[in-house]
Amino acid sequence: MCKSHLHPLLQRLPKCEHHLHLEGALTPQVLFSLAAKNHIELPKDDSAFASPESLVDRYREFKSLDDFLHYYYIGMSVLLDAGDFETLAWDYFTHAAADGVAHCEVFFDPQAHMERGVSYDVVLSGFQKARKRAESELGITSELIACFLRHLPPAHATATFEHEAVQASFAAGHVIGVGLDSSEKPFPPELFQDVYQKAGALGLKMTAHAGEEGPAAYIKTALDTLRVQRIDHGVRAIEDEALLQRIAAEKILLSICPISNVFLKGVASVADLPIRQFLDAGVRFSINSDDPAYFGNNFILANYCAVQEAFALSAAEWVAICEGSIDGSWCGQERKEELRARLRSVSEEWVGRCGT
Ligand SMILES: Nc1ncnc2[nH]cnc12
Ligand SMILES: [Zn+2]
Repeated sequence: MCKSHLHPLLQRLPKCEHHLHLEGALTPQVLFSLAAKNHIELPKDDSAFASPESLVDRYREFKSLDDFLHYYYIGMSVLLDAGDFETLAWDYFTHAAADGVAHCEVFFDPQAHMERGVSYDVVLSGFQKARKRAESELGITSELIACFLRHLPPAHATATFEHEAVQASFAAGHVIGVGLDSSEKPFPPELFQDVYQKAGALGLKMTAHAGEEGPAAYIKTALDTLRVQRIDHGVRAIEDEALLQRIAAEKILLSICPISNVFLKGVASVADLPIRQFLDAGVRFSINSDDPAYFGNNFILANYCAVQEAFALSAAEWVAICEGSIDGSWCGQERKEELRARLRSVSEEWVGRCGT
């Protein structure tokens, strides 16, 4: 909870979350309980794995994206059966509901599971159960985006994309798009041109992490070479004025993750993010939690609050941010209209009560 007088408004805004890795919602508590259930031995040579509490402490000291990813991939090794994936996703959805998420488009990493012998259908069936339950019990609509791991060879991404079960999930509309994540710096987006060209031909939605640790040039090549419609993070667009103008003009949504950027040492504090410059330049962005279980259990509302503490935005600016995140969502027009109506009603009630 933030100290701002806008906190009740931030809580009530109908939020769209566009940057959330389901595997990043695995809390140390759930990690340890699934490890015990599935008889998975956690690393003995790292004292961080002594207890959930020591793991929480270690997560507070990430030095970089790669340092975090080391723990992220060990963490997901405890996920084995469909029930595990359902538990994980349901845990996220309940936090999201408490924070006022109305619609989310969430990532998962098929290669990281298939590589260790967990079938794509097992992963998907768990997530699908949780998504259906989230819609009926919590009123949260959601979409799935399958990410490719950029630290693995591009041909591996293409082979995964062409896997029968993966293709079937696209055809059925169970997975609506593709993304690109994992270690950024030595792996520029253009390495993955082949798989993105195939995804584009199928009419899938396309996004990619770019400009998190990597340079602004990666954002440009993600747009030009991969032809993505959205950029995940993208905060380093601030280093290239022409690119910033283009992102604004083409209404490219940046899915920014303020607390993640601080935990992974992209910036020293949220106040160092270019939020004010993005607003002034008319850049469309949404505010997201990325891997909340690894970043202090800070879900989306904590990210909204952190931005408010750092930038003291006005109520009108928050409504505009939420409008932009609805417009940049990949749900149908009907759902967008519902979300816009909810936003109007929250905003009118706020203005009626508080004046600004
Ligand atoms: N913030 C992040 N950047 C790149 N890959 C990720 N995988 C999970 N979280 C990620
Ligand atoms: Zn991410």
